[in-house]
Amino acid sequence: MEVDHEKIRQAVRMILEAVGEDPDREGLKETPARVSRMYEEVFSGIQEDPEEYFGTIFSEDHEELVLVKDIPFFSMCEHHLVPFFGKAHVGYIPKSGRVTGLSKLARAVEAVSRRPQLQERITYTVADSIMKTLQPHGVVVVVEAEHMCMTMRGVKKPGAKTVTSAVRGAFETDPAARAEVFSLIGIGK
Ligand SMILES: Nc1nc2c(ncn2[C@@H]2O[C@H](COP(=O)(O)OP(=O)(O)OP(=O)(O)O)[C@@H](O)[C@H]2O)c(=O)[nH]1
Ligand SMILES: [Zn+2]
Repeated sequence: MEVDHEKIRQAVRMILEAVGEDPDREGLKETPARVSRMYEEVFSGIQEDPEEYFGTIFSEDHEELVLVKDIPFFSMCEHHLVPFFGKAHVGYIPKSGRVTGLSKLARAVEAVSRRPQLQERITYTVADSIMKTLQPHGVVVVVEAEHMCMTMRGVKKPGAKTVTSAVRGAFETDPAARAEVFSLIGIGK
C-alpha cells in the first residue's frame, strides 16, 4: 500500500489549525505536502519484510563471528511520533554455507527502523529475522539510541542513552561467546 498523501496533508493542516497556527501563511503553505513526503520516506519500512534481504546467501565455510557494528539508524517512537536514533550492532555466527551479504544486516536494520517503533522491537525483530532465514549458530543485536521524546519534552533528559540487546543461540548458551561479542561492540565508545 502506498501512503495516502491527501489524507496526510489534510491531517497536518488540521494539526496546524488546532495548535493555533494559520496553515495558509506563506511559510506553512507547503508544509502539509512536505510532511506527507517525509512520512512516506520515514515510514517506508512498513511495506518491507527484513527477512527478504537474507535471500542473498554465499556458500562460504566461515563458522565464526561476523559483526557489523555502528550501523546508524533513525526511527520514529510509536508513542509520540518523534525520532529516536543511534547505532545498531548486528553479529552472527553462520553455519557453514550460510553466509549473507554484510550490507543485508544494515538493510534489515533500516527496514525495521522505518516504521512507528519501539527500540526493543527493532532489536528482537532483526535478531529473529536472521535466526529464521539464515539459521546460524547464534545472533546478537545491540541497539543504543537517544529518544527525542525523552530529550525535547516530558522528562527532558538529553544525552540519556537506551541500550537494548537480543541474544539468540550460541550467544545465549555460551558466556564466552557473548562476552567476546559484547567487548567487540564496546557500547558507548
Ligand atoms: N519501552 C520503550 N518505551 C519507550 C520507547 N520510546 C518511548 N518510550 C516510552 O513510552 C512511554 C510512554 O509513556 P506514557 O505515560 O504513555 O506517555 P507520556 O505521558 O507521554 O510519558 P512521558 O514520556 O513520561 O511524559 C514513555 O515512558 C517513553 O519514554 C521505546 O522504544 N521503548
Ligand atoms: Zn516517545
